[in-house]
Amino acid sequence: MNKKQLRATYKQKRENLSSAEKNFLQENIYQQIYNLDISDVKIIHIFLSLEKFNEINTSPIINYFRTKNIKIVVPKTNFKNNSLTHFYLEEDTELAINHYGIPEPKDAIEVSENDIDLVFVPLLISDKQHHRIGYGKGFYDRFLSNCRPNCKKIGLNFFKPISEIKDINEFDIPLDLVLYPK
Ligand SMILES: Nc1nc2c(c(=O)[nH]1)N(C=O)[C@@H](CNc1ccc(C(=O)N[C@@H](CCC(=O)O)C(=O)O)cc1)CN2
Ligand SMILES: Nc1ncnc2c1ncn2[C@@H]1O[C@H](COP(=O)(O)OP(=O)(O)OP(=O)(O)O)[C@@H](O)[C@H]1O
Repeated sequence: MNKKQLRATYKQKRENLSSAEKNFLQENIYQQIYNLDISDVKIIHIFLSLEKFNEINTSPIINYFRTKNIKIVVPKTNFKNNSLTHFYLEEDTELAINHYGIPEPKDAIEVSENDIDLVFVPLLISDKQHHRIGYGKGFYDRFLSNCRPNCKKIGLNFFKPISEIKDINEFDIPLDLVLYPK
């Protein structure tokens, strides 16, 4: 299958998960996150879940990093040029759901990509070389290309990586690690 077919297949597979299945799978992923070595991590970047696409609920992950006194950064989308800007998410930061259904911070302090130590990356499917397929607008390919080389990029997915995504392009940045239920 090419990227487009894989994207459609795994988008559907995810939407078909029951809430019981999803809870079971995401709990396993949370446990793996709680076991990560985060000794060098001061600032993490994470997405706020898009409910209509049945994404993993990232709230428990955010709460976990808060208990570790690690700062949380979340993206804001610009669909005109498919780019992201990044903002601190404090406990009292107000959120607004944008046109695409993504919660975004309203008034918050902007953060440079350079300051981020670890990025949790949303994806639909990855391969064994840690290439990923997202919704197909290149938001994360652009963003990750601006992060520091030593910034850790960790994908989160409900499904096991496939052997190879054949039609990767020059912009696809491989992740350091992909967490999926084991
Ligand atoms: N929670 C979360 N936030 C994220 C991402 C993500 O994957 N998950 N993104 C990761 O990149 C970016 C947003 N990417 C998105 C891309 C497409 C659509 C969307 O609604 N697509 C419609 C078609 C829209 C159109 O083309 O007009 C669809 O697929 O039905 C939503 C978000 C940034 N923020
Ligand atoms: N750094 C970049 N500069 C310019 N164009 C880019 C860049 N990264 C990706 N693109 C373009 O964005 C489009 C989407 O890329 P791709 O098919 O890899 O999406 P994806 O990884 O599934 O999406 P996403 O990152 O939004 O989850 C492609 O047309 C690609 O050429």
